[in-house]
Amino acid sequence: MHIAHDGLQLPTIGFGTYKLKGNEGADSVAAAIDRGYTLLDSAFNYENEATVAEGVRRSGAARENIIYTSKLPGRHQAYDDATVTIEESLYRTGFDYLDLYLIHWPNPRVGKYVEAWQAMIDAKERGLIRHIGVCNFLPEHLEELKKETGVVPEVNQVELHPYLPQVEQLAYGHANGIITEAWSPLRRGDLLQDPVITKIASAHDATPGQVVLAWHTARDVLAIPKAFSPERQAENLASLDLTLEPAEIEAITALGRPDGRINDQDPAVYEEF
Ligand SMILES: NC(=O)C1=CN([C@@H]2O[C@H](COP(=O)(O)OP(=O)(O)OC[C@H]3O[C@@H](n4cnc5c(N)ncnc54)[C@H](OP(=O)(O)O)[C@@H]3O)[C@@H](O)[C@H]2O)C=CC1
Ligand SMILES: O=C(O)C(=O)[C@@H](O)[C@H](O)C(=O)CO
Repeated sequence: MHIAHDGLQLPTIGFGTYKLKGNEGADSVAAAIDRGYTLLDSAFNYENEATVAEGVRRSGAARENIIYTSKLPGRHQAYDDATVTIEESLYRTGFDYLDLYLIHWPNPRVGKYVEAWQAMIDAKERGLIRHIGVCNFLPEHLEELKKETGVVPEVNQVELHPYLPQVEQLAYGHANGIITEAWSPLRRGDLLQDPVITKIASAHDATPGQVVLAWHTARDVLAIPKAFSPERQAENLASLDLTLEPAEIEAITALGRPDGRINDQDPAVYEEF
């Protein structure tokens, strides 16, 4: 479990949904919920907010047991536009409220993330969204939100995996009560052959994916792995049964490299609309 500065409690691990769409996507989301996932990560830009909500309905899970997340795209950060976009996200799901809404990227050169944040604070007041946070915000962007609005995000979702361990960013989150979520926690599968990881997996009779997810959990990071099949969904969830030794955690963290980002998306300069 992860706890934010205001007492928000989120589960240890969540479920990513990027690229899960349509009938198959809804079945995959429903299967994930049946396996035990409760936190679902969607986005306006994934064009699957309705699919993920359909997956919730197909699962038969009680709405109050689900933490449904979506995100505000860069092109809709102006205050009025952000307000309408939050309403649109909500209507796409057919729910009465969304549990968590995040600014998707800061796009600092555009300079509108503070007004987007104010729109989210106000939408929260109206009960449309229950909790608010950001993605890809560097400490300087988070400081700006605090200075301008006095409201600190509950969550910051950033690229984080063994090739990009984000040591300083994670320390900032811990110091400020901001839950750090890891996007692409498995680096989209392309580090699972790394010999450091496969050796640790053999030692524990676990899979490489489980080792990487256990590393996230040990560092108090909320990973949101995406997996289409129920088998992989269960495999990833079972990482919760795996405890790594401190030396193993250190060895995985030491895999970090300056060019570790998947697509060189440095939030200081990268812009996504
Ligand atoms: N805020 C942001 O800017 C961003 C947010 N995100 C969020 O983060 C989520 C997770 O990141 P994502 O980019 O999907 O990448 P992940 O690191 O979660 O990797 C997903 C890939 O790994 C495969 N996979 C899953 N589990 C295993 C396993 N145990 N062994 C081997 N392969 C496995 C999946 O295949 P298969 O599905 O076929 O099983 C898929 O191809 C996204 O779905 C999205 O919700 C992602 C990018 C940016
Ligand atoms: O998946 C997301 O949330 C994104 O922000 C993507 O655009 C991600 O940055 C990506 O897949 C880029 O190739």
